[in-house]
Amino acid sequence: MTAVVRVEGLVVRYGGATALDGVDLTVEAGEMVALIGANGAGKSTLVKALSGLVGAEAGQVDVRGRLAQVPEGREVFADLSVDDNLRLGGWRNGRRGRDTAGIYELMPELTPLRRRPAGTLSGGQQQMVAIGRALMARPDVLVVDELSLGLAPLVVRTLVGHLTALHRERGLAVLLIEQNARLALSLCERAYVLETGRIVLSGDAAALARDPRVAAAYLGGHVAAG
Ligand SMILES: Nc1ncnc2c1ncn2[C@@H]1O[C@H](COP(=O)(O)OP(=O)(O)OP(=O)(O)O)[C@@H](O)[C@H]1O
Repeated sequence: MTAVVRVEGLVVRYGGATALDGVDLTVEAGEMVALIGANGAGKSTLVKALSGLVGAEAGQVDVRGRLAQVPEGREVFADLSVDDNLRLGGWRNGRRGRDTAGIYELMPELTPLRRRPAGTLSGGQQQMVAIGRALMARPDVLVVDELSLGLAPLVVRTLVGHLTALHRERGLAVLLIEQNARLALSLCERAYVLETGRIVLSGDAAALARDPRVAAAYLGGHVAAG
């Protein structure tokens, strides 16, 4: 298999504080991988390192192909229409973004909203815009930072449906960064558990969901069924 993301021995420090302390992580082409961890574990720092927003003190970050991000908090442009938000995602080297039709095909819920300012949409709709905007860059790997944060379960289910369709039907690799460990482990094939800057557990997501250490720390003490 070909790794689209390969992180080796990554160390990131903010001044004297070590945020990542020797992290190894890979995402193979077409794979769906979860990164779970509590607040402050270093998840956002890893996302920043993947896009080059923070530098590595040691180790390597190797991204093959195109990486696009669905940022935590969605970060849509509130005053711009849904369609303009999408187009911005396809903007490359000063050239206008490509046609947005494929995005509406994938997420038909956005079609009637295309002229609405994105700031007037619900959280779930904004998350769809953020996913669509990232897809406009035609990525090989999509990094989704906190898909479910602050959203109702039914809305999350719709978003998950779109993501899994992309993964299964188009072979898109996904790195899902989630505080909702139950969701992440049920969706992904493999997972990493990050604690205070270190990967403490990794492997098959279903096996991790049955691991008592994961259950105690991330699943409210309940080992996942199945
Ligand atoms: N700009 C910064 N300057 C100093 N310390 C920082 C900075 N950003 C993050 N940190 C620290 O680095 C560590 C990792 O933070 P990070 O935001 O990557 O964690 P996280 O797992 O993404 O948390 P959250 O889920 O709250 O976003 C934390 O101890 C945090 O306080």
